[in-house]
Amino acid sequence: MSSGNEVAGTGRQAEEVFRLCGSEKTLIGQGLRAEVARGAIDSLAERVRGFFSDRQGGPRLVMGSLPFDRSRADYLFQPEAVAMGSRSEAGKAATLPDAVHCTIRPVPAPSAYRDAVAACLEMIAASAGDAEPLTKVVLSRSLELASSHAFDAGNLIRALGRDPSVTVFSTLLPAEADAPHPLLVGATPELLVSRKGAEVVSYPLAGSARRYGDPGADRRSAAVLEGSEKDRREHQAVVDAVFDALSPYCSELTAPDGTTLRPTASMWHLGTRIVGRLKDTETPVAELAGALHPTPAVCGLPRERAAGVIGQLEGYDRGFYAGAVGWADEKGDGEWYVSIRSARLAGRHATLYAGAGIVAGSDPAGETDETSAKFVALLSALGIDEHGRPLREHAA
Ligand SMILES: C=C(O[C@@H]1C=C(C(=O)O)C=C[C@H]1O)C(=O)O
Repeated sequence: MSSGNEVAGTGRQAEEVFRLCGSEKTLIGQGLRAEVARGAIDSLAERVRGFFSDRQGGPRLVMGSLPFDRSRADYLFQPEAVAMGSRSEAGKAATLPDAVHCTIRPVPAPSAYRDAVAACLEMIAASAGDAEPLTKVVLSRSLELASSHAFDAGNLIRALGRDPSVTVFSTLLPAEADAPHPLLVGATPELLVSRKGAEVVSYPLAGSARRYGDPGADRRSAAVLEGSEKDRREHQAVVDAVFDALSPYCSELTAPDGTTLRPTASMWHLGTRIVGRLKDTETPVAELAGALHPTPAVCGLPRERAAGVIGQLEGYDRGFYAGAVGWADEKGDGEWYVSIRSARLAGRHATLYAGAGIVAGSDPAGETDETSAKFVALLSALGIDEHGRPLREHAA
């Protein structure tokens, strides 16, 4: 099997092909040097290892994204060059694009999403007596944007970077037919897994509430989330799944701070930072990502059954949304973030995605509102509301 393709004559030598901008550092990939042989997640670690053993030149790391569906092909590449930037630059230069002429089509319509949540709740209830009942399904919906101008990824990245609590990312997606490569751009609060030497970290989130400009309303929203039995249950299912997936690889695995509130600029979340030490430091980050993805934070429980319900009820293809975006180096270190709060940009078209975890006790209208709240980060960085109208602060 070939370990990948040399990318010749694409004119992408100096172009930014990847950016991952966390609180401490920004990793930038410039130019597309070679693509890693594409395949499903089960062979990811082997393909990454093969890539480095077959090729000598270029930076000793690959970057890119994994799709939501474990059986579909990922897209990883080696850049021509790697640069490190700083977060403050990103925030300072923020300018908002002119997105005044933008139409938005919700897919599915919010009413159809509510119906899907109701259907999902019936499936959860009906499975209660099964040997492995369906306990959680994350259902998402999308917004299809058509703008009068091509979407400017650089502007969007800078605007998203104003929220210091998220990791802003941008990565090239595989090219389709004769069209240029689309991009996946987003601002995720959720770490799937990182590995640095023997230390492994995962920071799952589940359980969400909208934030408000009014401090009293904002505090009340957080307090309701912290006190919600439904959200605690939804969160614990994800934490248990992360422990189950990582424990075979780790000699120690703990959640030192327990479950805490994790705010972004627009959302409150319940989060649990999980830290482990590898038994065998030869275990690469790609293998850990393969063991974890997709966690019940973006899929559900049991995993296969929930993925089947998602395919049946969502009615569209998630592609690289709710997958992972990140990098892996030759030593096996790397960082992979859950690719939520994201948009696929292709010229004048963008598709935004947001999902919510459905468990017994979920309310269809409440979950629909939660997805609307999750669109706010991307929409406000684009300067528009959910109907495509310019936000008041940016309107002429
Ligand atoms: C699926 C998304 O978010 C996930 C779902 C959450 C929830 O259901 O509470 C919280 C954080 C994320 O793990 C999304 O933002 O699209």
